[in-house]
Amino acid sequence: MRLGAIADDLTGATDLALTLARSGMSVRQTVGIPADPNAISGADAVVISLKSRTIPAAEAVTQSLDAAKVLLAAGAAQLFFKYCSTFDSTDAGNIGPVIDALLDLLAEDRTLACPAFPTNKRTVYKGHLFVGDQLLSDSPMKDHPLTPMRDANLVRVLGRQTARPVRLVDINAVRGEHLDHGLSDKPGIAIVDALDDADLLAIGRAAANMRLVTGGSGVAMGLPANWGISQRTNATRHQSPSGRTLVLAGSCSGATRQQISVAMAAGFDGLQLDPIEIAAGRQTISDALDFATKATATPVIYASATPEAVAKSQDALGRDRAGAVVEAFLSELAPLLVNRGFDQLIIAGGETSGAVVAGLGLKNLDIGPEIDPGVPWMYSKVGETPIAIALKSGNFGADNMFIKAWDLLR
Ligand SMILES: Nc1ncnc2c1ncn2[C@@H]1O[C@H](COP(=O)(O)OP(=O)(O)OP(=O)(O)O)[C@@H](O)[C@H]1O
Ligand SMILES: O=C(O)[C@@H](O)C(=O)CO
Repeated sequence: MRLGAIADDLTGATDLALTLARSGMSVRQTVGIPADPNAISGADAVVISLKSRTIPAAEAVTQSLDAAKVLLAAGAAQLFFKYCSTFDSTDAGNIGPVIDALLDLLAEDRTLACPAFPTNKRTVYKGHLFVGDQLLSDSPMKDHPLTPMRDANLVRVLGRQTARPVRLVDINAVRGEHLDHGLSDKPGIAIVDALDDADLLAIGRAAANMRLVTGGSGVAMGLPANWGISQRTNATRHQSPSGRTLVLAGSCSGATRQQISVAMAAGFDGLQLDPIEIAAGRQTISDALDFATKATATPVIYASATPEAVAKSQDALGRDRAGAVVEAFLSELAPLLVNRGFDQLIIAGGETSGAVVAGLGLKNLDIGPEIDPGVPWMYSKVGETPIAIALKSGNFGADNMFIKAWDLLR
């Protein structure tokens, strides 16, 4: 193994696995820390997906260290800590505490932090994170329910999460001649500017000798070349499943809601879930199962709703319970649907994906074709049944993603 990666959520892990595969690496993605070390042998890169983005910092540190130890024991030469391209965190963590712990484990005192993902419009300039044309702190991320991002200056944001020095390596240094020196000449954590993929490739090259690299998936783009891997190797051929297609959505992001309405306008069959109805026992698993089985087009089963409707169910049930009710429903429903022949599934939302993947009992995921930036098809098995599954981060994917994705499996 060359690169051992720890991702703080499932869709983020998939995003990273796709980037590494596109850069030529053979990649294994595991759901949680693998119990069997054989599960991670034989690949250039292993991405362990955790669900540690918003859990208490001490737990995120413990899980990340456990994952790192497994990766190091399996021979990882370099570690990568993947977090969100919108730097989702609070002053309590978890990005700073996890970086600190990983550096201590490696007995290192310096690394870099670069969440930029220009293809998806996340850039870092003079240490400030932009989402499209907006500063992070002016973007919808300012109202994120768990990690509201009210400061776009990443030197300050990370500075509040770690006792180590946090400094800026700005765009002039990134585009200058001595970037490797600029990245590593001082201890601490360097926030690194990046505006386009050429910047990310340069940062990746300059980070060849760092034992720990941290960031979004973008900055991983340049790492495979450091091992002489520069072209996509022949990916393992998978026979695409040929059963029925299905979308399950728990993400309430604008992007997901738009993807649902475009799919519905194109004739998909939709069933909207309502957490209040589910909690009251008036909307049941067998309703959803019947609906999907009888659907004449691709069924879309979604809890996705407007901010007003979400507020209503949160008022009635409490924020955590409203989310948990939907997640539990989809987690229970998903394996029943696979049993009924649905073997090509798109899941929308990071938490939702975590719940569905747990319900399906998936342990390993192999990368398949890319649907949109950051969203690949993955191949896995439910018991002995082969499936194709796409785990879509809430804000990722083109408007027509639910329509165009299936052709890639044919
Ligand atoms: N109608 C609803 N009312 C309240 N909560 C809901 C509703 N629909 C979905 N949810 C919950 O909202 C949460 C959405 O989180 P999820 O991570 O799946 O999507 P996201 O935040 O858009 O995606 P990502 O984390 O990839 O950006 C889930 O816990 C889901 O159960
Ligand atoms: O970096 C991103 O934006 C995504 O990979 C992600 O982490 C979504 O949760």
